[in-house]
Amino acid sequence: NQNNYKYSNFPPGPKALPLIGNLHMINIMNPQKSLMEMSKKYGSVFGLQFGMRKVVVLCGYDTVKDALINHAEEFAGRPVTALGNRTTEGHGIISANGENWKVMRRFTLSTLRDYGMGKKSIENKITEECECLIEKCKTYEGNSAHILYNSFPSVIGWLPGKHNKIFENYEEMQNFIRDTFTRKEKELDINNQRNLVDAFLATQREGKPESALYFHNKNLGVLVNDLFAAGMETTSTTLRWGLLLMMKYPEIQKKVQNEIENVIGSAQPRVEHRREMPYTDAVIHEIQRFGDIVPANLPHATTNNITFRGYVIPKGTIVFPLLHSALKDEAYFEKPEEFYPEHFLDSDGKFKKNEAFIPFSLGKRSCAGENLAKMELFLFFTSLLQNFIFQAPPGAELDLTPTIGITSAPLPHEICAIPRR
Ligand code: HEM
Repeated sequence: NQNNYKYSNFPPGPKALPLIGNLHMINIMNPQKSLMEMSKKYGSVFGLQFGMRKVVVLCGYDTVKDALINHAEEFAGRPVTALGNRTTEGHGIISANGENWKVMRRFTLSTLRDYGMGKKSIENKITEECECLIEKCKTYEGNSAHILYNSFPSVIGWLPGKHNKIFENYEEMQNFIRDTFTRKEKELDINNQRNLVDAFLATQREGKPESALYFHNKNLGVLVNDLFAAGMETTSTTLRWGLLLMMKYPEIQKKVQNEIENVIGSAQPRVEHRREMPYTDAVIHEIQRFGDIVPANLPHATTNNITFRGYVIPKGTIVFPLLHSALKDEAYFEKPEEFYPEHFLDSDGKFKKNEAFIPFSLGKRSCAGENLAKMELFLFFTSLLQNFIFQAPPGAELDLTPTIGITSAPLPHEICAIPRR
């Protein structure tokens, strides 16, 4: 049978049940843990079945890097899913493939560079926004419905329930984006572009063949939605981890504050201060490593039939290059389960890089907002700690258990922010 032939020499894995595959073997409260345990048994490249779909999981920094760097093109796809077909329809950047993805990614990277970097004003904007952002971005509940929908679209699509709310929310967000951002054509001044939407509309008006093919309003709507989705919750969740960890480890907080005092004093924090602040830099890296906020990574898909580490993976297979397995890789980090800023410091207290630090993933699909995110994290974190001492309310328990979802957030905690000046 053709299917058996296609999957001969597929990466090994646990036996799949009819219909549900291996879904029952994933502990929904801690999916990373289930996957890491499977990798102990089946190796760093193993196969699973989610419902009717074959999935490959990549574990450990070496394997993740081998795939995303040495086989970059073959692992650079995104799965075509039933959910995606009804929402983004392959537009935008995050879930796009092929030429549309390439054009949108190129546009996004160059525009973020032009507007995000090298302009003083963005630093002031970031500092202004910091307080509101933390307040507003609370995590969503119930994140596992999409796995079920993508595994059994034909059945679940007919049932009423939470998954239908996803489509309503998506529609509402698209309407909001259209009304707020993309209906700005009248205000557009080609010679005085204010932001990414203006840059998109300007390219649309160039009238080149590419403009009509890719720079249409549907792509703009989904792209803006993608940037919201990818940029807001990630940065705020990382900062929430940061505050929780500073409350948990007051002596580390104090050391950061001493460095802020020595280097910045009461001036406005600037990105250029970072070079002189190895301890703070190490603490922010460790917050991202420990917080491990996109543990399973976003799903990738193979763009061709490939042979990887002796296994055959057919085109279109879903692949999870687990970031969790790199950020907690004991071959690269001395105390993977602990919050230990010394992971990023040498014996002289200088900042020390670690190549397995890949919270933004690697390769052609890696985070398009990495530089912006790093700038935001540094400025938010230092201005908050410059202004406040963060403490748990008396008697409160600080629990470092993460919540479950595509992003892994800290549990809600009450925070006492005591002004320092
Ligand atoms: C702490 C903050 C952030 C973290 C940890 C983070 C992490 C990630 C990760 C893990 C991916 C998936 C990479 C892959 O599939 O291999 C991703 C993709 C992406 N991120 Fe971020 N991100 C952050 C902030 C941002 C910001 C601020 C923006 C933009 C404004 C952004 C834009 C994107 C986009 C557009 C993609 C999709 C790239 C593609 O499919 O080609 N991210 N990010």
